[in-house]
Amino acid sequence: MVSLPILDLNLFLSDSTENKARFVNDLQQAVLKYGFFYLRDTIFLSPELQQSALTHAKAFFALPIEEKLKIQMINSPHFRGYQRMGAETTNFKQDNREQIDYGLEVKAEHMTESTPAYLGLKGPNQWPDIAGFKATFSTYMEACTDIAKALLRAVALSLELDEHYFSMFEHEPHTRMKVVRYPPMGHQIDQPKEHGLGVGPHKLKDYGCLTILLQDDVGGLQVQATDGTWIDATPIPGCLVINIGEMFERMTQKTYTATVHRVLNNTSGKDRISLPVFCNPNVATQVPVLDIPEHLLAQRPKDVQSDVKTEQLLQYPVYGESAFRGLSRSHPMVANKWYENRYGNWRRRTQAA
Ligand SMILES: O=C(O)CCC(=O)C(=O)O
Ligand SMILES: [Fe+2]
Repeated sequence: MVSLPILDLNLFLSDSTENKARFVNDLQQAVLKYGFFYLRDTIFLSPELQQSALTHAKAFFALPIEEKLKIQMINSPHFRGYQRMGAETTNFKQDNREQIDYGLEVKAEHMTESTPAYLGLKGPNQWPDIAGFKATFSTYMEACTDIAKALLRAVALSLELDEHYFSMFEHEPHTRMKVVRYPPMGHQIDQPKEHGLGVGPHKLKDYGCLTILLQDDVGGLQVQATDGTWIDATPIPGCLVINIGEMFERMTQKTYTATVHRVLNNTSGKDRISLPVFCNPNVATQVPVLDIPEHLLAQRPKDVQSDVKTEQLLQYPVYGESAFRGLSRSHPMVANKWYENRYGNWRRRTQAA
């Protein structure tokens, strides 16, 4: 059975030039072939922080629904907060998961009619009344942002760019995360929704640079291989799962592509908890189209069989445009409450819907 490659971040961070080069080469091949890999990290995200994040997530999902709804996403023009089972859609179908969305907190912009809607993504989070919750997930997002910085140095080298090329993405990055619960199939309350999946086949939810995912031991994430078959991203203790976001498709002229993935609701009878962190640049970033060496262009994935059609792709020249459109498709009620779409352009509403 095919499984995704495992990379060890310690090799890249070591003093050995050989180890670093090996990591960069392995990363390049993993990204070209799968767009996904496992990452062993023992520096940025301690096992204690991982455990604490999973424990706090479970504590939140155990709350009564009225408590959870106090922080629901519809309250937030920044698309942050709780979404109950079935509230999020993928490709216009309801997902069978509940979740809270967070982002690194930066000051909200003063929005006027002429401000691009994506600046409205900046702002505060909504936190539940659980001791240590805010501190845990704030630290967690910072730690993943540091992993992304290290990985982007390796990605730059793998594209034969200066190692620090992507440091231009480090100013007020639009890092976002989800705290997710997938119910098992057949649960009395949580019946599977239309497509019968935890989250349907997609890549446009991963519209930025990299996604860094911690999952518990239940499993359910699947990655679509170029021949259209599904590879299980089975949980491996001590490993995160990394995937390349859509922004890289534009930057690399589709040399590094975002791979379609989905989550099955499992039959083990157990909930699955996952914590995907979406590592992105500042919302106002102009996305560069890079010069890619010929030998890499020649290795672009060909004849890809995919459950996601190309017209769904979000690859705008300004990163924030892709992010806003991705979020407004996943959360149409939130978008329509706070923003209006005028001839294809979203603008903040002057009056609440
Ligand atoms: O929960 C997972 O394993 C993956 C979630 C995911 O792909 C997403 O939210 O974009
Ligand atoms: Fe995803």
